[in-house]
Amino acid sequence: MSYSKERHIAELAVQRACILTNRVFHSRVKGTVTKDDKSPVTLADYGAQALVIGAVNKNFPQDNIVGEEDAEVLRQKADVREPTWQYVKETIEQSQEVVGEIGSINSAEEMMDLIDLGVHAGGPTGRIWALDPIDGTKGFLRGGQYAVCLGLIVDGQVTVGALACPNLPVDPKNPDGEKGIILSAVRGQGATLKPLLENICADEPGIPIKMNAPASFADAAFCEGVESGHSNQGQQASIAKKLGITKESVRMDSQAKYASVARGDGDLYLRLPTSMTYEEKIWDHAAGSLIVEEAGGIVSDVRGNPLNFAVGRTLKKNNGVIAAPKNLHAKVIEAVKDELKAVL
Ligand SMILES: Nc1ncnc2c1ncn2[C@@H]1O[C@H](COP(=O)(O)O)[C@@H](OP(=O)(O)O)[C@H]1O
Ligand SMILES: [Mg+2]
Ligand SMILES: [Mg+2]
Ligand SMILES: [Mg+2]
Repeated sequence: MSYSKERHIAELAVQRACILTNRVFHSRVKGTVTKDDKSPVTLADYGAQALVIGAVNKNFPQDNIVGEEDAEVLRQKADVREPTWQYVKETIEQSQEVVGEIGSINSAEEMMDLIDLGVHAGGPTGRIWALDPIDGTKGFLRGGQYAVCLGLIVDGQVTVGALACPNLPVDPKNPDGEKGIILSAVRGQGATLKPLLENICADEPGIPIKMNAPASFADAAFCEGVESGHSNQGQQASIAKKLGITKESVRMDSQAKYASVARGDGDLYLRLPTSMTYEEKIWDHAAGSLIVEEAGGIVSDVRGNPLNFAVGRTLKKNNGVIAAPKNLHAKVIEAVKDELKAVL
């Protein structure tokens, strides 16, 4: 199968969602609510989830969806529901040219029902879309990096991925220039990048991307998260030292790290667990890991095992994530195993 329709719809869906997230980003009121696990969610997360699920459901109504958010707060709190609905409505009005392809939403009720289609349990069979409507919500709130991330898992294997990164520069050599890129991939067909345009129906083909293949760690740069609670930065620094990496790490939120490594603006992504009981979520890794693999890299857990997307909503068979160029991956895993020998 070519999966060209899936890729096209996924690209349009994450692109339209970014119209909404951008608007919320530039507004004062973000409607931040703290979830049970103490993490933040905003009305942009809810709005983006409704828009993306609307697009998936219109085109692939038989498919299952694992989305990060649910509509419980919106059903209870009119002061979150109403502004979310306003943003969703305005975004649809602003993107009439793609409504034929990725659909409309006609009421706040329909918006909440769409959000709640993301409750699937995941698993080893069938077609399952994994959606992170805003990955890096903390980054989004502080004006850092964030991403809208959508992956299609077919019989347990990530097969299609689209990643929209509104705050990454189009040209990494000009970090203060134009911002916003969209990356996508189909397994076996490579990964591409294009600018995230405001005119989302101008469907230009993406440019193929390839990861760097640095000859040695002395030339390599590594990416890690901003949040010290999400990965163990102390151990990451120690591994970098063991490997002979001399460049300072680049810290950024969200799957923008996978995007940066895939496009060659960085070489390694280290995500060492802060606790061996934390289960990474499939929506935090589906799209990004496929894009890195299709750009020529290897993505694994800290033991060097492939990420297993076939066991539910989380990657419960894995701990942490390591993304690296093919020629360096085995050496990184050696250093990681040495660093973590007390817990592995
Ligand atoms: N203890 C933890 N360890 C690893 N990841 C965690 C974590 N707590 C939260 N996260 C995840 O880290 C994601 C952000 O990744 P990063 O730190 O690379 O920016 C969050 O996604 P959301 O922002 O979508 O909730 C959340 O799912
Ligand atoms: Mg979250
Ligand atoms: Mg996330
Ligand atoms: Mg999220």
